[in-house]
Amino acid sequence: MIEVITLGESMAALRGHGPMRLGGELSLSVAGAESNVAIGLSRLGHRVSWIGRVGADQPGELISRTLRAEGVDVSGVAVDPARPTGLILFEKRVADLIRVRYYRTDSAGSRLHPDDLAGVLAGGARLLHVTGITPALGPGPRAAVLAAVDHAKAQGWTVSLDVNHRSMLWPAEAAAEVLGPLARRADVVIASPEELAIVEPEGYDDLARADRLLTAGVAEVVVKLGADGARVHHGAGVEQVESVRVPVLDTVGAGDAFSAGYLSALLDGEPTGERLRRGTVLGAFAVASDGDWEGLPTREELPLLSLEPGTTIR
Ligand SMILES: Nc1ncnc2c1ncn2[C@@H]1O[C@H](COP(=O)(O)OP(=O)(O)O)[C@@H](O)[C@H]1O
Ligand SMILES: O=C(O)C(=O)C[C@H](O)[C@H](O)COP(=O)(O)O
Repeated sequence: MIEVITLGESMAALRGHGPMRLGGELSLSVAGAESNVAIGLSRLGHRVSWIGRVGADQPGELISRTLRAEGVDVSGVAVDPARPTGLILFEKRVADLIRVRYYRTDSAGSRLHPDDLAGVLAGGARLLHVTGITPALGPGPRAAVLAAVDHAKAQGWTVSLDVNHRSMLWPAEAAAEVLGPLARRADVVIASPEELAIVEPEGYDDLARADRLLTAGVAEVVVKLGADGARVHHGAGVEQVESVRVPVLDTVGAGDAFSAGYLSALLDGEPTGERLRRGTVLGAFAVASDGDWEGLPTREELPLLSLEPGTTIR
């Protein structure tokens, strides 16, 4: 039985090293916030379904094949013959500074429609995970997210929202109008401090903003703090954990990895402190390896980062 349903757009991902205008080699993979989370959860043994549209092209095949290979249910993936699969370029300008460009306007993924959800939603789940990227893609994806949340709430599933504001897709004011009300319907809201101010502009600091969301009915407000770790605000107070010290190779994907770790521990019935810890462990795996999701751990690999740096296992 599926535990987690998520929906969004995944793209063919091209990664280069150094300034892209100089040419050189690119590596081809897959990226998309929700499919990154789906892969992270699947590697930890959870049954996850990803819903989205891909084009009738080789990048679309790559997305379906990659997710299937990672054990993610793709029965809700639709092939749209009229539109291409979107593309994302990652330019590693210097070691820890990455520039992202999207080529996703009018892509197949941006044509997601509420009707695409019916089959997978009917199968049931425990948790629906959505992000603030999908509503920015167009009216169809926005309606799909709202319909999925309506369904999840009616069924009593847990709803998590990663605010994931992408300023290249929409300005903060436009995002706030849609994501503010959406956040108030979620059980778990995951955000950076800047994103928290988008969904709750009224408070004067993180604590005040989180309190307003808790009063509105959110159970857990999780604030990601990059290399400083993460914090959760809930009815019983505030907890914070440090990040796991690792050499930084590629910071993109840390937030999605964190979400996967946090939600995995939530699904396991672990308390909030352990949810934070598993989130930071996955975030550390993500920053210490190339790619959005390639370096994420299996459940057996979770303790690996507590070994001495430089350890060889033989
Ligand atoms: N340099 C780092 N070293 C170790 N862990 C990190 C580092 N950067 C991020 N993380 C982990 O990943 C989590 C998410 O990263 P963050 O940068 O806050 O999210 P986002 O990628 O969405 O901006 C952090 O809470 C932290 O646990
Ligand atoms: O789908 C999009 O629009 C994306 O931007 C895909 C990104 O590669 C991931 O969402 C990584 O994001 P972080 O985990 O916050 O670093």
